[in-house]
Amino acid sequence: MLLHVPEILTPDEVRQARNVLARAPWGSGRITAGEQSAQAKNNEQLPETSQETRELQALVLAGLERHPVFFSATLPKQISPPLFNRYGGAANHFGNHVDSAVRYLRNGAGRVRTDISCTLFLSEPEEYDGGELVIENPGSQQQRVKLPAGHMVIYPGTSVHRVEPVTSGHRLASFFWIQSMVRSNEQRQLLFDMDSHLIRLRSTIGETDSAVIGLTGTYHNLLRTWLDV
Ligand SMILES: O=C(O)CCC(=O)C(=O)O
Ligand SMILES: [Fe+2]
Repeated sequence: MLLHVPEILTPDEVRQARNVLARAPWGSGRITAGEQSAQAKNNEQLPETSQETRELQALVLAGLERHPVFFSATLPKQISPPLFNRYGGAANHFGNHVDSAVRYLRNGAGRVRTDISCTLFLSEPEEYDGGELVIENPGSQQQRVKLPAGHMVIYPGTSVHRVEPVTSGHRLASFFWIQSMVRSNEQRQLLFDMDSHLIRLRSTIGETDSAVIGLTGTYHNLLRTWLDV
């Protein structure tokens, strides 16, 4: 499932993040790449442990937590600490790759299986040329994604993807991975569709309609069957 999740951050929060990023200590993006993706990766990144990274992580995680669609779409079990990247100038692209299956958290703090990959855009599309996130889907058309600042795209961790060269300006983003309580993309998609339809039914037919109550029960019973908590 590729999904555009709008307005994770408010315009004010985006401004706040941009102020922090403007004074942050950027370094090579290769530090967190696996062997294959290090060959393909040519961008900049904030060190995982800098004060600025921590400040921005709290902002992003709070945005995810309060978002009405994020939980239903991802059913998160674990979220890897958000990281921050920049493309532009000499470090301006990330060639085709698949993200590593596991992210090891710092200081032996555990592991995250990368079921879902996320990019939260922090630059407006008109601030740079190029820089589309291109996601290849076996058997169907590739998708080219470039979203307003504060908006996020989520896509299966299994996808081959790349970031096209940024030919003018700079592209800032946050990126991270989610281990979902529902490992299968297909099952997670079905659950998200069902929950989205149910939300619409509740607002049209009402919370107390017996079929709405019954279907809500079916949704939770399906969750109980497929969930790994
Ligand atoms: O910058 C992006 O949108 C994606 C970054 C990426 O693919 C990665 O860090 O693995
Ligand atoms: Fe990636």
